[in-house]
Formats: sequence, C-alpha cells, structure tokens
Amino acid sequence: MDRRAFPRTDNTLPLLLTGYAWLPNRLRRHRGPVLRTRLLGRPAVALHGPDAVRFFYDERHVRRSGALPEPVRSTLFGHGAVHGLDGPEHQLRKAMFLGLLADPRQLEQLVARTVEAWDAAVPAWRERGTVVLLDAVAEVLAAGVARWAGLDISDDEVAPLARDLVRMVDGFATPGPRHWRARLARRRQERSIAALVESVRDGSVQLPEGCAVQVVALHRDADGQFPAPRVAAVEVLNILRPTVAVCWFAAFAAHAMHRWPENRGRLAADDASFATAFTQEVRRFYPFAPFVAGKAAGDVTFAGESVPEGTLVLLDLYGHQHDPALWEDPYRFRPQRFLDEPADPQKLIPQGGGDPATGHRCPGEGVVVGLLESLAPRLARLDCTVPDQDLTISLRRMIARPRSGFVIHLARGAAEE
Ligand code: HEM
Repeated sequence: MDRRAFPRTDNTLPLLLTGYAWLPNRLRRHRGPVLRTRLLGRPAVALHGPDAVRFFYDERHVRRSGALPEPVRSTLFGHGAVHGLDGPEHQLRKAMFLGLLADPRQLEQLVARTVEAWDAAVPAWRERGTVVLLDAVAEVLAAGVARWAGLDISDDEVAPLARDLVRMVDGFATPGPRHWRARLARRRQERSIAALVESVRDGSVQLPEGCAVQVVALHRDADGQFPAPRVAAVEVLNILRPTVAVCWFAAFAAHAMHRWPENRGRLAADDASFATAFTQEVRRFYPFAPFVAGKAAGDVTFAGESVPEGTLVLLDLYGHQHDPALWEDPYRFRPQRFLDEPADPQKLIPQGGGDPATGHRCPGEGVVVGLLESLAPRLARLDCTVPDQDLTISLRRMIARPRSGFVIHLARGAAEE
C-alpha cells in the first residue's frame, strides 16, 4: 500500500463495538509508527508512545479546531469549549482554568467542600442501607464542586445536577438512548447556567468574589469581548462535569479495594503516601479516556511517515498506560510502583500529556488526585459490606464502569472513624 494511502473501510463501527481495546489491538498488530485508518468517513492516523506524545502536543503538528465530532461536542465538551481552541485564543482561555484549578488554596477549598458533603451524605446512606456508590459519590462531588464554584443550590437540587453531569460523560461515545439523554442533559444545564452568567454580567446576581462561576462569567477572550453566555456556561460545565466524573474513579477505587483487600487496610490506616500511590495507580490502571484527538496542522511527518494536512490524529492513552515497554507488569494493580518511583507526568498520561499551560493537557489532574487522596481513605474506613453483584468492567462500554456501579450495604448506626 502507498505509505500515504488510507484504507477505504470505515472503522467507526468496530471502534464503537470494541471500545478501549480497538486502538491498542490494532496498534499491536500493526508494524510501523503510524497506523492509518478511517473514522466517521475521515482519514485518520493513530500514534502511540513517548515520541508520539511529544509530537501530538506540539501545535506545529496537531491542532484542535474542527477535530472533535459533533456528537462529542453536543454531549461531553460543549460547543465553543477550550478543548477545540488553538493558539493565543486557547492560551488565554486555558490560563483562566489554570488560575482556578492550579491554585493550591482553591484546591484545598474544593476538597474541603467535598469532604463536608461526604460527611453529610454518609448518615443518609446508612438510613437507606443500600447504595450504588458511583451514583452516591456523584452527588457528593456535585454538592462539593457546585458550592465551591459559587452556585447557590439547595440539597434537593444536588441529585438532578449530578445526574445530568454524569449523563454528559456516560453518553458521548455511544449511539442510542444514553447518547440522547446526554444531549438533553447538556441542553438543560447550559440553558440554566447561561442565564446565571447573564445575571452575573449585568450585576443582578452577586456571587462570592473570585468563585469559579464569577471568574468564568467575567472572563474576556483575546478580542476583549465576553464569549456568548452559552459558551461561558459550557466552560462552567467544563469544571463541574469532570469533577463529578471523579465518581468513576471512586467506583474503580472501591473495586480495587474489594479485589485486592490489602489496599483497603493501608488506606484505612491513613498512610498519606500510600493514598497518593493508590490514587495514581487507579488513574493508570482503570479505563477512562481511551485516546485524544486533533488534526494535522499541515503536511507533517512523524517518524519518517507523512501525514497530510487535516488528517485526524489520535493519540493512544489507554494503551500507553498498559504498555509493557513503559510499565512493569502493566496489567497488575500495584500502587507500590508509585512508592518506588513517584509518578512521572510525561509517562502517566490518563488525562493527556505535555504541559497543561501550553497545550491541551487536562488542567484538572490536581483536582482528581486531591479528591481521590481524600475520598479513598474515607471509603476504606466505611463500615459496609459488598453484596454479590456484577462487578464486570467491560472494555466495550464507554465510559467503562463496574457494571453494577458498585453496590454497598451499610449497617444502620455504625460509626466510621
Ligand atoms: C475525572 C477525571 C478526568 C479525566 C479522565 C480527564 C481527562 C481529560 C483528558 C483526556 C483531556 C484532554 C487532553 C487533551 O486533549 O490533550 C482533558 C482536558 C480537560 N479537562 Fe480533564 N479529566 C478529568 C478531570 C478533570 C477535572 C476535575 C477538570 C476540572 C475541574 C477537568 C477539566 C478539563 C479541561 C478544562 C480540559 C480541556 C483542556 C484544554 O483543552 O486545554 N478535567 N481531561
């Protein structure tokens, strides 16, 4: 085959059917650094490995504008989001996120708000007796992040908000009812937050100084103008939604404690360095983002192979986290690896690679790590039992999750600490 030729057969259906294994399997079978394929009718290349990470996160090679398909923009990220910006426009919007999320005081307050919500939720869980952890933790996270961000929401409003935010993540990469629920959830939340943005801008609503909603509502783009209220709402949701998505990692953390109970003991004993190592291993081991996508910025060359301008470029994340050339025994859950050697941000890339300040790497890694380090030990100390249930984590399902959502039984009236 001509080195620049792309196969005619479209791979969107195999991707949807195979899920996380699609790209790593194809890359394993493929010889050479650039796998050529076709997705949504467009020519695409898939790249893997540390050199590919460096290549992908260089704007001279890969840009984001126009790369994300409409179904992903209408569910997961929103139209006009930072994810699809390039150059100075991206830098300015990204600095707004980092100003909020990389500030240690903000992070401390977000974690404190979430722990408060956890402590308030546990007695209610005890009253109910049986709880689906993924959903219950989503509500804890929604209460924590919404109040930290400056949203004035009542206790009754927390569950519907959590449900909508979970739906946006759960339905982005699937056809059928989950996808339509995700679109509706996004529309509903964007409408209500856009109205709040307008009220903040015209001064009819006053929010606590410096809170996330105020910062985003009053942020101006490179042209000195406010983005449309709907776009500001998209960016508020780009803080709320992924923070609530940490509930997936909480369910995975519970899965790891159940499957390998020695972890539970060390977490319950409040060993802070172990909590960090466990958190990083949960992020490495369990499936979340399968890959990231951009578009070739021009006619570019990777490892001697040409990639024409506009080609869809995929960077393998899930496969990277399980590559035996990078990780010893990659399919073994072993927090100890991060005690032996602290996490190297260029090697551990479940939330993207490169530098968050200059590229598209996730600005929320500190939030994910901070929240899990605090919640995992609380989960380990929770006096509960795990009934028989289906804990299968199917790699075909995007986003993957323990099928049952991780059900626990709590004894009435027991104390945690
Ligand atoms: C729940 C776990 C999370 C996962 C698995 C995750 C994963 C990712 C990934 C894969 C990217 C794309 C990187 C790229 O395009 O190169 C990303 C970007 C982003 N994430 Fe996260 N993330 C998580 C949590 C968070 C949190 C907690 C926040 C904020 C509070 C956040 C905010 C963002 C934003 C704003 C971007 C866009 C960055 C840009 O385009 O420059 N994420 N995330």
